[in-house]
Amino acid sequence: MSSRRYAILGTGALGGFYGARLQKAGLDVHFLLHRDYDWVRHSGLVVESPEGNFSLPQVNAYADVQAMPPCDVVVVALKTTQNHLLPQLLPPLLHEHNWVLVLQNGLGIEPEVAKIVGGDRVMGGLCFICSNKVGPGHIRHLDYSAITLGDYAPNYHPCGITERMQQVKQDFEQANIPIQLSEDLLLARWQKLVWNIPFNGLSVVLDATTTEMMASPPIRTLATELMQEVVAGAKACHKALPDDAIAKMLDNTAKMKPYKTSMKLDYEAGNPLEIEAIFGNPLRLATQAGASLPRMTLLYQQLQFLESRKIVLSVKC
Ligand SMILES: NC(=O)C1=CN([C@@H]2O[C@H](COP(=O)(O)OP(=O)(O)OC[C@H]3O[C@@H](n4cnc5c(N)ncnc54)[C@H](OP(=O)(O)O)[C@@H]3O)[C@@H](O)[C@H]2O)C=CC1
Ligand SMILES: CC(C)(CO)C(=O)C(=O)O
Repeated sequence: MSSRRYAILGTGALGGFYGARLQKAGLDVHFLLHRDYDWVRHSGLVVESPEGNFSLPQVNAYADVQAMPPCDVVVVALKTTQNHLLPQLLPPLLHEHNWVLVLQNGLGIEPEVAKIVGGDRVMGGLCFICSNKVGPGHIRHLDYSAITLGDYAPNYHPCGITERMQQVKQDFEQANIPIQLSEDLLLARWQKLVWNIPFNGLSVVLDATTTEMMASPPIRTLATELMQEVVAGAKACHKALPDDAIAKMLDNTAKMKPYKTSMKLDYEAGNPLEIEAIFGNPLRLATQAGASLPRMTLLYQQLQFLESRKIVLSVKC
């Protein structure tokens, strides 16, 4: 049984699910909450899941990081649109030997976290999970749960498999969360983008679930062409994705229960979209490296328009 203590920054669809599963497996978990603090402090967390529903009537809930105890692993599970808060949220949680695990989608996040906490204590995880926060302290896990874990070094220099990766893997596997270890975090991030860029983006622009998109031959073709551009972008950044990356992602999507991506849920809720982490950063990196990515660029421009119109409409209302 692991004695490592976890802090969860962002007790939502992802942080709420993984944090609750870690606590259920016996680990010491401490949850930072925002609007749900009072509810979770009194009522704990409820998780619906095809892997088994469960509730945690009592959890270590906090509204302020200053009240949290020293934790061995600090999990960043905010939306990347909230990462401007990290310079305030992370420093109070740091002590000599702890690590920060970034469980967010996108590219270019770990370098920003490393500027706050130091370049030798950051890890990243790509979560292939379909989960939604459906109410205060209420997580609805729909499908999948695996995490691809990598260690971070400055400029995303590949780290290989490190001891702390093995330790975090041990903890999550104690909670029956499948963990794959990656020797190259940047490659793993590009591989997740093969999914996120087409499906998160098109789910908003087309107002469609993954099932609806996969059932449409022209959209399946467009998604495939977008995936091919992501592969080309990764290649321009000297990251060669596996030949079966596209086929695997299409197969996973075809098998996925009807799902609204996290970006579509944010759009429907009027929340800011993770456009820069998932589209802007990869596009800038790849085009600077000489890649031409017209479909990704078009989708990025459409999302920027929808985001700006949402802001304009909210001001008018
Ligand atoms: N959902 C999914 O299935 C997947 C998500 N991801 C990625 O995981 C990351 C997290 O996404 P997800 O879990 O869906 O997002 P959610 O919005 O469900 O969770 C984020 C949580 O952060 C909380 N939060 C916001 N501001 C603060 C604050 N100042 N202090 C403390 N907590 C705060 C929110 O609380 P409140 O609601 O009160 O504002 C919310 O509960 C994203 O990068 C996403 O792309 C990756 C794979 C799948
Ligand atoms: C690929 C998917 C749908 C699940 O991991 C995701 O990353 C998201 O919803 O943001």
